[in-house]
Amino acid sequence: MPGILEKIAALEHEMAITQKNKATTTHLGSLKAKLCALRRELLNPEKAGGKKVPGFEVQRYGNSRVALIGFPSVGKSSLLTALTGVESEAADYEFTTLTCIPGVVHLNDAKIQLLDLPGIISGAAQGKGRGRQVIATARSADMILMVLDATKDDAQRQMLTKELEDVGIRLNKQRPKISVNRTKTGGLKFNATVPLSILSYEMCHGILQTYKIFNVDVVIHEDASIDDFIDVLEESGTTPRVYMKCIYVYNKIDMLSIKMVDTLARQPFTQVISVRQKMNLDGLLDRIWQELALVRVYTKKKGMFPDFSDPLVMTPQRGNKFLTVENAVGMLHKSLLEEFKSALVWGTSVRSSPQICGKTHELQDEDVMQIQKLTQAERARKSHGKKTGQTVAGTGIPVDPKAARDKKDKAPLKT
Ligand SMILES: Nc1nc2c(ncn2[C@@H]2O[C@H](COP(=O)(O)OP(=O)(O)OP(=O)(O)O)[C@@H](O)[C@H]2O)c(=O)[nH]1
Ligand SMILES: [K+]
Ligand SMILES: [Mg+2]
Repeated sequence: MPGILEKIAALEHEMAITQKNKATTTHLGSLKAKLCALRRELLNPEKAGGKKVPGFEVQRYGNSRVALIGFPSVGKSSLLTALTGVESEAADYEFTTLTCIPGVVHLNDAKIQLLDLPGIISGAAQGKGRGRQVIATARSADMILMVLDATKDDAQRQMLTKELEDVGIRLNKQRPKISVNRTKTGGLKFNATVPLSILSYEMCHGILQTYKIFNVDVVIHEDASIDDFIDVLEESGTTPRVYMKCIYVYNKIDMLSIKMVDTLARQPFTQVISVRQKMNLDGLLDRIWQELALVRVYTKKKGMFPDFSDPLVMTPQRGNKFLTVENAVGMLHKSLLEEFKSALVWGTSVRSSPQICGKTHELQDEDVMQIQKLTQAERARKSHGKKTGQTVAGTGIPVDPKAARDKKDKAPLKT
């Protein structure tokens, strides 16, 4: 019996020799789905018999996690040391780093955990080297810095991207706009809201058979590819797709001509640096900040200055896309939500500062928030479900006219 790796190789070979035309696309779609199933099996540690390797289980710390991924000796450890001050051994031989080394960058009041990892080589996803552990750590990150050697050719970038794609990591890409809803009966219902150039009823039918999904409503909202469709089907599987920001970091530009550096720097999501010459490290930090798009919310107590040293930091990458007042209050303390009446918000998310906001209000970076709690009587009224007159948007709680008249709360924010 051939092993999983042989089966994968055989499928990849079959796909490579199959001519790509209208008649074969459905067949190719099924092959892709099968390939995906094998990779899933390989990555599932219990089935693949994989063991946890010590030195990789690093505790999450700070507001975001950024992983350094790259081939051996591109300068990952040198970069970690330069940005965080944590000594990670750097040397001119490959595989100097064998475990995961964490460091912390303090960036605009937020703490960013940076992870230095062993170099990965082609075939990492299939378990070569420490590839599988490195990639599992990468999956846990909010962002990837793909560190590349600017003096080498660009095949490294494509190979690494493929390695990451093989384990379900999608770089700088949004989740495909496809909805798939299982039904009890009725077979496949297939609809598209835009013209499709690749996907068709037959093709999706074939792929769904591989997944043993027979009764389902599929609606396609963009001109998606076969891979996009499979990505959505894999969502409920063992390796759901993760959509992550990636910055391509070309290191060692001290070895290149200015013209070559300029060409590299013009690519999207790219930063060029030299750790050795300390070139553009600030530019890289700015870019990390920009791409993480963290939202800092400063809290203040009534009549007091806001606490500018310790903001609540919310991470859009971690799923809570809607950075609402409710999320922010929940981060302070879950029990506060019970007592929550409304929030006074100063900043760019409101028309006039301060504004009385309900739980669903979406906050923006550098907003200031002051929580107004329910009084005993209001809590009692809330639990009895009595509603009278004007309510605070999103809460269903009556606006207290006395509080609204409170001059102190309306006073501009002290700066
Ligand atoms: N010219 C030049 N060399 C650099 C630069 N940054 C790092 N190096 C050198 O590149 C070599 C490898 O650096 P490391 O930091 O060990 O690279 P790594 O990616 O961590 O390597 P592994 O842990 O083995 O995967 C060392 O000899 C560094 O001194 C740079 O900006 N320019
Ligand atoms: K090295
Ligand atoms: Mg290293």
